[in-house]
Amino acid sequence: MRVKICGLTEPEGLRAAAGAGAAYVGFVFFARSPRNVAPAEAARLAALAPAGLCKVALTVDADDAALEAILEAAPIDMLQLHGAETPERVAQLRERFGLPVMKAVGVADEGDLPAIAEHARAADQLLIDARPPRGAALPGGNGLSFDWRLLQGRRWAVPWMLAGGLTPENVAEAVRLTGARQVDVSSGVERAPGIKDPARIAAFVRAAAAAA
Ligand SMILES: O=C(O)c1ccccc1NCC(=O)[C@H](O)[C@H](O)COP(=O)(O)O
Repeated sequence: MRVKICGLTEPEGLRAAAGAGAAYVGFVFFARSPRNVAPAEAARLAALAPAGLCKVALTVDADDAALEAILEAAPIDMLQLHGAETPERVAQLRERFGLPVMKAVGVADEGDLPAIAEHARAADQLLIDARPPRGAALPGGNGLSFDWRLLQGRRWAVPWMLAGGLTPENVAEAVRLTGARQVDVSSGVERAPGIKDPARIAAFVRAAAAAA
């Protein structure tokens, strides 16, 4: 089981994720998010990460200049695209920046599933998240889940990660129903928007590992 703790904004959260055994940490570069960090802040946090911890930059329909600014400032290992990026844009960014790309795909019902397979043709990994309802404050990180049974028995050509409304309390059930081998959490391990709770991070990683 590989766990991603997303939306880190301060050293305590980063150290808690690393100490608990997370495989990935995510930094959000999206101005409207309570988890938004500037590239220089991400660089300071990334410097605290032990070797082997994958540092992910989460962006939303970012242009090349914004991505360049992030990658020049911070030692990022993977891009997470959380907007309406097409498979063609994913392929272009992989080529241009030479980093693995994880494409987020939103799921609310069965009609959303074909997009997962389409993105699997271009991305290195998929993040299968809850599709935010119209008018949601953010494209992700809303603490919303979806019907996990939609993923039952399905396989894709690249590794995938389950996200959306996961918590220490429900992650075991989500893993049982979907067969996920990677899980991502943000608001479910926070004590306030943008501020992670070290005890909840540890409980989440423990529960996910025990469910595998
Ligand atoms: O977390 C944010 O603020 C955010 C902002 C804009 C786009 C995506 C965002 N988060 C995406 C994530 O990777 C979250 O970890 C994922 O959606 C799950 O979030 P949660 O339901 O809060 O665990």
